[in-house]
Amino acid sequence: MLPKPTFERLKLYHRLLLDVEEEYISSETIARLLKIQPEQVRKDLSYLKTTGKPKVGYKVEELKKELDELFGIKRETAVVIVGAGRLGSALANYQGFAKYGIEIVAIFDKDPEKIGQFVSDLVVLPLKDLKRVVKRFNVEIGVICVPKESAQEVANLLVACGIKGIWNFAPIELEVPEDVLVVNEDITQSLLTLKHLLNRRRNKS
Ligand SMILES: NC(=O)c1ccc[n+]([C@@H]2O[C@H](COP(=O)([O-])OP(=O)(O)OC[C@H]3O[C@@H](n4cnc5c(N)ncnc54)[C@H](O)[C@@H]3O)[C@@H](O)[C@H]2O)c1
Repeated sequence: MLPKPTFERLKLYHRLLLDVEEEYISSETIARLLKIQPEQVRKDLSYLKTTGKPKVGYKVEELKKELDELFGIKRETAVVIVGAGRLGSALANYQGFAKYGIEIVAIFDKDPEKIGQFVSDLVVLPLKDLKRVVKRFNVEIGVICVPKESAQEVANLLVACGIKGIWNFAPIELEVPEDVLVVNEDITQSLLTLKHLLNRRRNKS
């Protein structure tokens, strides 16, 4: 079992490797680019099967392949978004998910004015189509981009349609059955952390 901090850093290495075109990369280079210690990089990578060559480093393709497998990236994961407002539309327009094997297959809304409109290359669908789409595309993840007052109702609907993973942007704790995983995304909290750290630094100087 990988320690959680190692798992988190492996995600950073994976993201970094997406942009590397050289055949080999050393632990020193990874460490320098991510501003961590080379020993830490070597320790993290020692959990993998890929081994580095002295003075040359790790074969980038091998490392990428192993990390792809670790994160299940080669397996396409179908995702639906519920809520075609500002945030839902921004996520649907983001092209960066594809390289992680994530495909947004549909976006839903309850507003009749939005249904039938295009968001990126997806037509906004009514909620009555959710079950059919989840089944047809074998959708695993639902993204909640509705106001917090509607989020639980939408979560219930996603669960009833067979969704096992929810990425929740609404600022509310959702109640879901045990076999459903929820990851809450709170952008404001991250910004508050940054604000707090800046304040602390200011107060010290
Ligand atoms: N906009 C941001 O940058 C941002 C950042 C962090 C978190 N959030 C959170 O994300 C959520 C969405 O924010 P937004 O700014 O995109 O809101 P928005 O008002 O622009 O869009 C919400 C959409 O949800 C739809 N909707 C409402 N109830 C629904 C239901 N029961 N079923 C289906 N669709 C429904 C609305 O018709 C609307 O299109 C909110 O909970 C908000 O707090 C937003």
